[in-house]
Amino acid sequence: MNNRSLTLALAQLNLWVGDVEGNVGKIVAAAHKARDELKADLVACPELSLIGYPPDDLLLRSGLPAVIEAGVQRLLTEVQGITLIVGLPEYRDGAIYNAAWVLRDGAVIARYRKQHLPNYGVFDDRRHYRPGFSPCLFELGGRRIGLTICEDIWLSQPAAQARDAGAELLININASPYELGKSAQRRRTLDSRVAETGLPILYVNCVGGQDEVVYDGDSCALRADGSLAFAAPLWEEGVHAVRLENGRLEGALRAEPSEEAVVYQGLVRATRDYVDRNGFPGALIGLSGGIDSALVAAIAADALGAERVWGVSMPSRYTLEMSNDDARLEAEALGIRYSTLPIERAFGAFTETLAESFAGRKPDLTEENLQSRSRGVLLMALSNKFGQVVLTTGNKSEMAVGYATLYGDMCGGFAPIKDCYKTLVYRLARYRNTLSPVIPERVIVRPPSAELRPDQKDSDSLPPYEVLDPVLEAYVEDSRSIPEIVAMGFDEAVVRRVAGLVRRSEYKRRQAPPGPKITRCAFGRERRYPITALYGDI
Ligand SMILES: Nc1ncnc2c1ncn2[C@@H]1O[C@H](COP(=O)(O)OP(=O)(O)OC[C@H]2O[C@@H]([n+]3cccc(C(=O)O)c3)[C@H](O)[C@@H]2O)[C@@H](O)[C@H]1O
Ligand SMILES: Nc1ncnc2c1ncn2[C@@H]1O[C@H](COP(=O)(O)OP(=O)(O)OP(=O)(O)O)[C@@H](O)[C@H]1O
Ligand SMILES: NC(=O)CC[C@H](N)C(=O)O
Repeated sequence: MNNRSLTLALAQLNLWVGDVEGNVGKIVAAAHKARDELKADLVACPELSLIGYPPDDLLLRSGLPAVIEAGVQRLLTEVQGITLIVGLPEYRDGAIYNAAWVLRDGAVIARYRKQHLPNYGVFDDRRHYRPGFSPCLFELGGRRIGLTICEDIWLSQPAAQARDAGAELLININASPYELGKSAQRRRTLDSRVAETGLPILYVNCVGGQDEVVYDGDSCALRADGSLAFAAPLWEEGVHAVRLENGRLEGALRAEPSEEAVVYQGLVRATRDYVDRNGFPGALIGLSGGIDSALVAAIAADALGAERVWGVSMPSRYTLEMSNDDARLEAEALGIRYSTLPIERAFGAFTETLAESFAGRKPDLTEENLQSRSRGVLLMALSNKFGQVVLTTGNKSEMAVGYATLYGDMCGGFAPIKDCYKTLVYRLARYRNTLSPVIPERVIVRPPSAELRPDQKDSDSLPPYEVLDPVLEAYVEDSRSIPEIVAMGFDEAVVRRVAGLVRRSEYKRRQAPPGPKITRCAFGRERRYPITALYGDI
């Protein structure tokens, strides 16, 4: 490499799917900031930055190509004096490519088409795009830069291809969703590419919530010797400079937060973006005095500001006074609006109306579900009248085994903790209390209960969460068979029961609201199981 130093800016942007005009505005602002404040030679934006990721079938709208074209024209006009890498869908000869274009002073100087189209997990690239097959190189300050897109860096071939074509440095633009352990996984992947090619790599990712995924950013730069030159703060937008001086990359590193802090901030990010971008004035939460609703209320208050959150206590005859007290204490500690709407009369009206139909039948789960549904009706009425979205409080352990009432506590628009196992819910609650005490200690330590009949505990019908959660992880995330999970040391009867519950509750999950993926296999877009299916130990 020659010796002229370069400043390369990574634009870790929070893009809005479909809002090409707004995204172009953000890209222009990032480019101007990079040029004027960071004195950068180049600014790289995330994968498909013009339209956001994933646009899904928006790509099929007949009006979209013209909107993309107008966006590119605006970038060509408004971004001058800096080289810009932007991601966009490229419509050509009846096909769509997931492309990255390099713009400089009013011209498109290079084009790349993503070669490896992920079609697993949450990704569906092959549904829409045709793959490219050529490397893309462009010159900057006397150096040859190789460009690739997201999944391309997870395989050896595109980086090797760019190196073979003469690249001296690689830039990879991404829309890479968060999951637990993803940052370390990315670093291992980038390490491998650096080791294979001997080239430094700049990696730029987006941030923000997008329905069922949330992007953490985690943009970074690795030197040719594999050392980390730059790591962007997680979950925040920013335009970050990486300097190339004497052939060596230099940038700022971040302090690594704890796993709980990363997940919590991610849930906050996801909740804020969902609520704001769908135009809600705020959020409503049924506050039971239990840990799930307490955590969701804290996330909502941190995401939206306390003044936009409304906690509603809806006691029944089975609700302990302690639970009502705790719900109120949580609301006070968070500073959110708090109301009490007892469900006794609504529940009574339902049971009276049903009395004749139910004559001769003993009370059972039906009446328990009616309590949960009475609460759902009240929360949805408040939502209809005042406009706030109802946040559903179910966690992954419950959603996995169907331990939630359809049209009851499952009702709502967004489910912030739906991909968090109950054991993680406890860790997140403890973490949140280290910032300021908002969840009373006894809410964290007392045994969880749905409070739908006297003295009810979750452990009456479910194995302890310390057992349930690892069994679920093996069954749901790793797709392990029942014999394999038993061989891991779990009780066969427990494993069979849990697997049966997971299988039988598929229909419920299909009707559940969306929420952010944080594990390696989230229910919803990522784990697509048939509802109507007959299968056993597999
Ligand atoms: N395959 C299928 N496709 C479509 N719909 C199907 C279906 N199978 C049942 N259904 C329908 O679903 C109904 C059963 O579902 P649902 O009405 O929800 O009721 P269900 O699942 O029977 O009961 C709710 C469960 O959640 C537990 N729970 C409730 C509330 C809170 C908590 C908590 O601690 O957080 C726990 C409760 O203890 C109980 O185990 C059936 O009556 C039927 O109408
Ligand atoms: N008394 C109540 N007042 C308001 N909301 C309630 C009440 N009871 C239940 N809910 C709502 O229904 C959800 C399911 O609650 P439930 O107590 O059945 O089980 P849970 O999974 O242990 O949740 P949590 O830990 O929040 O209590 C709660 O998170 C809450 O949103
Ligand atoms: N958008 C993509 O191509 C992302 C795929 C990639 N494996 C990731 O999760 O980071």
